[in-house]
Amino acid sequence: MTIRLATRGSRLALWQAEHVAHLLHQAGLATEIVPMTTIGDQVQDRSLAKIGAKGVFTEELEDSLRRGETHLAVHSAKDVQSTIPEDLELLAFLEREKVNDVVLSFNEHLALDKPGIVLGTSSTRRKAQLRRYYPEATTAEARGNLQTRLRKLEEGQYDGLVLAYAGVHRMGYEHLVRHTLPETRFVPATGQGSVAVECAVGLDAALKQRIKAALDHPATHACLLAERAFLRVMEGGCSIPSFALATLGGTGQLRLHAGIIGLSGEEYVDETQTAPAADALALGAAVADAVLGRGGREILASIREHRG
Ligand SMILES: NCc1[nH]cc(CCC(=O)O)c1CC(=O)O
Repeated sequence: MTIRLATRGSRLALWQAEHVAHLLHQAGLATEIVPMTTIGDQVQDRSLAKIGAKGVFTEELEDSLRRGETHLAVHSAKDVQSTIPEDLELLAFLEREKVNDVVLSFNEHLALDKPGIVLGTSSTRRKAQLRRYYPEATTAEARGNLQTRLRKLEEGQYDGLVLAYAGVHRMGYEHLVRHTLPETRFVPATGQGSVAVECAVGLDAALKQRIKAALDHPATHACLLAERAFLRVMEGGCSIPSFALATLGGTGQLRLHAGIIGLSGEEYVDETQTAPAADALALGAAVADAVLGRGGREILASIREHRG
């Protein structure tokens, strides 16, 4: 049997699908990659916050799983909505790579604190974090796939471009990285740097087991469970400037640092808690409750109001 892999058609998405295919081949499974277009790929002139819908990068892939046309959907873990439909499940999370956001530029000496600097990003989280930590910088919209954004950088539409290191690395653009933003301040989005593999609940149980054994990285999985549990309580999607980063220590303790930042970068609530990895879901929920209770609820309300 051939495992059919649903993926978006962008170069980054195809890289991720090919990586999954490679791991499955090593486990003796045959694959076929099935690229498709999502709403998120079609609408490039508006920011994701404005499209608003959940699952803009995942829905078409999920529909193909439901119809049985494909067996697995491969996503950037960051793009997967916090609640998965009941007939589908997240089977595996691939080993996460460096989680940081980075700044790319053709200027080797780009200084982030230089007044008037223009940085490309369409992420509400990155915009707010930049306002907080680099108030002299302004931001400009940067939608589209990584190649499109890089072209805009090359054309001089921005001095620097803020991206997830993971995508930059996968596409081979590391030579343009001028700054690695510290993950303590520029805490990444839930799931950043990992690849999520989704299937229908009804997929053959023995096959599921084989696929999971070939693909899943248990430490990453535990971290992502905690981060995603946080996001579920925050009712976010990628349109809300929340952030969450879990790490797993050698003792099996999960540490979750997560929070929310107001659009102006001024209001900011974060929380760090630890718990055994087996309690990942409770940890995510507890951190979210703490954040909401200490002012996060008001920040969320003002973001929603601002959006209208
Ligand atoms: N929302 C777009 C998106 N989804 C996943 C990645 C990069 C890869 C990753 O974070 O795993 C990106 C681009 C970016 O944020 O720079």
